Amino acid sequence: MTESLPIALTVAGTDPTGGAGVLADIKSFHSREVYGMSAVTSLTAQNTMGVQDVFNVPADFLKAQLESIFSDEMPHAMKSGMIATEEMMRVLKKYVTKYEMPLVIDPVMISTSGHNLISEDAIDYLRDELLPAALTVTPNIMEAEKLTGVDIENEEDVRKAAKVFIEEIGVKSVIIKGGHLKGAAVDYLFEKDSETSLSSDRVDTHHTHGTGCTFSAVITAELAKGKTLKEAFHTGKNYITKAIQETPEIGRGDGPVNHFAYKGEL
Ligand SMILES: Nc1ncnc2c1ncn2[C@@H]1O[C@H](COP(=O)(O)OP(=O)(O)O)[C@@H](O)[C@H]1O
Ligand SMILES: Cc1ncc(COP(=O)(O)O)c(N)n1
Repeated sequence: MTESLPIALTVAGTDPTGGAGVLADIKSFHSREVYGMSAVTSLTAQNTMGVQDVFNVPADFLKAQLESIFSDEMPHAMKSGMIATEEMMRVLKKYVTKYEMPLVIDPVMISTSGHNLISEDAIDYLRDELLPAALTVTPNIMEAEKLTGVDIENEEDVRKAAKVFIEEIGVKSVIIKGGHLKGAAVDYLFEKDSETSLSSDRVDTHHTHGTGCTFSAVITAELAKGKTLKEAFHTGKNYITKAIQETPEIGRGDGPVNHFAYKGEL
């Protein structure tokens, strides 16, 4: 008999070159020794140079995939990434409110290459209906600005945005990623009564395709193991820092990170 594995589910879009979305999530789960499952929201035709095309899966078919999963085996944690339409978000909401498990929402809006990955009218639904269902939400600076209406240039602004997330939007916690601010790469975890920030030297690279996906997937994997959010945040930060420091130089554009680089305790 083998011991049962923790299971993590990602609900996200695909990137055929494997740097972002579902493939990045599954690689991240796997490298943390967590069994990965996925329900695909959109098929994208993209590579390290940009997004060439997007095909959104019909909402009913997202439902069919989630039904296949939840009628068979319960994941221990789940994350969502690219969810392009309100119809798909409505489907997801039914499952995340029916089944209780840690949910990490990465509110993906625009790819590193600048392509819009969410329809404008889905953003309101995301903010008002989905975010409050999450254990944590992991916006980058631009996504935090869009969701809170706060312009963010420094740490004080990050705090203002976090206050809006927690007091007005009603999220349980938020991790605001500072990858796009100046200076060191600092990420902030705000829970109701505590604030934790983790800093790393900024790596001078443009190979950051899929960093947000990978970071939130590692956090989800750790939550699936029963780790606390603070522990998961620490592992996510250490993992992504190593993964960016040792990028594999794949592709002709802004390349992916290295899912083998981090060797920390499992
Ligand atoms: N150049 C960099 N050097 C070190 N860490 C980085 C760098 N760019 C991003 N990060 C880290 O990668 C993670 C993803 O951050 P960010 O780039 O802000 O999000 P997104 O990929 O969603 O745009 C965060 O932990 C951030 O601190
Ligand atoms: C399917 C999919 N999901 C998410 C992202 C965002 O990732 P990044 O902002 O790191 O390019 C992406 N490019 N593609």
